[in-house]
Amino acid sequence: MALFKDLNIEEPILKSIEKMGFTEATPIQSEVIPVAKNGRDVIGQAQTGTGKTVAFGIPLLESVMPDQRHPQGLVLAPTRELAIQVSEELNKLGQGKGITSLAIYGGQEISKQIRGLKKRPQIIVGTPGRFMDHMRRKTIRPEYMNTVVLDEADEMLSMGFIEDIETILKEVPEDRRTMLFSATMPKRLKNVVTTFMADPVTVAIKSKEMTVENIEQRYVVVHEKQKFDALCHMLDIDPPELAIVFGRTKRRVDEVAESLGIRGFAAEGLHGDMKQERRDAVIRKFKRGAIDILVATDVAARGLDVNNVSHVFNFDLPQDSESYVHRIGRTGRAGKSGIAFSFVTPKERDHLKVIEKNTKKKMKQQSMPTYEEALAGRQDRSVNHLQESLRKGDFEHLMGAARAMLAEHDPETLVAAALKTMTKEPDQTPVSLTGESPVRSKRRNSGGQGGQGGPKGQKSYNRNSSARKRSDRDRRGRGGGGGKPDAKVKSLAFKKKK
Ligand SMILES: Nc1ncnc2c1ncn2[C@@H]1O[C@H](COP(=O)(O)OP(=O)(O)OP(=O)(O)O)[C@@H](O)[C@H]1O
Ligand SMILES: [Mg+2]
Repeated sequence: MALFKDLNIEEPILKSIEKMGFTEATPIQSEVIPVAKNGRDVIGQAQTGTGKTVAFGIPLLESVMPDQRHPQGLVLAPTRELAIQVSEELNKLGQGKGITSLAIYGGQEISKQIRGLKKRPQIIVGTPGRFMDHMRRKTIRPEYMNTVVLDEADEMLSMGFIEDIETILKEVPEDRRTMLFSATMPKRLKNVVTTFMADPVTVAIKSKEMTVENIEQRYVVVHEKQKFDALCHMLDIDPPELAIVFGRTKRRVDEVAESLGIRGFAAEGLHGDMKQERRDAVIRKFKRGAIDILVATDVAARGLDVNNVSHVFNFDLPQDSESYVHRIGRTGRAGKSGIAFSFVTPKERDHLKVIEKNTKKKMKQQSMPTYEEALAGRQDRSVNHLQESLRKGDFEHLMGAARAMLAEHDPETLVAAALKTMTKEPDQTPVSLTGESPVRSKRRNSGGQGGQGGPKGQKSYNRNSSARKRSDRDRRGRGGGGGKPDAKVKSLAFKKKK
């Protein structure tokens, strides 16, 4: 267990780390930081929630000269929310050294970003589409950038982003340092990676399973039409502190969020068709606990770090195993524990097996929750509320009424009646959700870490991930693009350093 103070980190950065309340480095941090000292390219892989942001953030900040007020470092991230979050974390880390970072992402007024750039941040964290926009307008000049980080690297190198990444990297000086980080790094991407990194060092924190140990993983076999009632019952039986419910499509997310609202849960949706201001507002509300359920597409699957997410629900199973790993990784972060439930329709059992095989982790089956269990869950909460009220006191003004009631009824009956009054029965208001068709495994080995590396694997990987995600990305409506996915991967023309 390494302490940050023993890792030979520049003093001002160390001060910021202490201010953030960190003393011990996580394994990926204690391994990457010394390796990165010599300026080599790095591929960093470690499970979700284990501090990869700080692991690349420290070397990145060490390579920035605070008195030179042009952008020297670039972090690219797949979603707007993640760009904002990473930029915030880098601002905290860089405070002691006088380094600022700016998030640049689609959906926010470009004039606002130009104003931000006038303050001369040394680090830019961006989504690829908007970053390219700024490059074209020459509002960001990449010529002094010495470090580029691809956060969620495997996602960034997949079909939806690869062309943009290629375009951006061509503009950044060749003698830059490139760092790639993700919790998943499918072997089949290794070929792609080596085309634009120079002799990278791989730091992979070994673990038996792809998923984090302190996330309990369960699945429930349900028919499509039972999913929503199952979800509501589960929320009653074991109320989450904060929960994320993943749905497959934007329509699905809208419908589930709205239906949860109808049943009295504080839920809101998040997906790529929403206006950016709305997306920002929903995330802010979720982070401060004003809503306790976030219903989202895979736009929230990667990188998002929200404290106290105790439950993740896969309302619809994800298409690939990587997505599963990242989705459930929104809980169980920084050593905390969490629980992930996946809904599996009878036709999807095989797909579940593929996910289990790739993640090397068996999920525990749980029976379909019932109305009675949900009611019992609500009653339990009433008991807790009553006990809480007893602890708090301050009910002297009610003692007279209590005595009068006790004179007429026995205490047991009275408490039971009070609990009944306090317990709202599970809401059964009918809601209507459009059915989703079952997910099927399209490829033979749906992409485990040790998956097949050959061209076939690559081809199918790209096809699947692009079809699923393209619509939810920070892309600027460049239409289908045409061309076969594998052809695109092969046509990469990244320049190798040396
Ligand atoms: N050394 C540390 N000690 C305690 N907490 C830490 C430390 N480093 C990072 N954290 C906290 O752990 C949480 C997870 O970190 P981070 O978001 O960087 O994880 P990650 O590895 O990037 O996960 P993901 O794969 O989901 O993106 C954050 O809240 C972060 O502030
Ligand atoms: Mg991360």
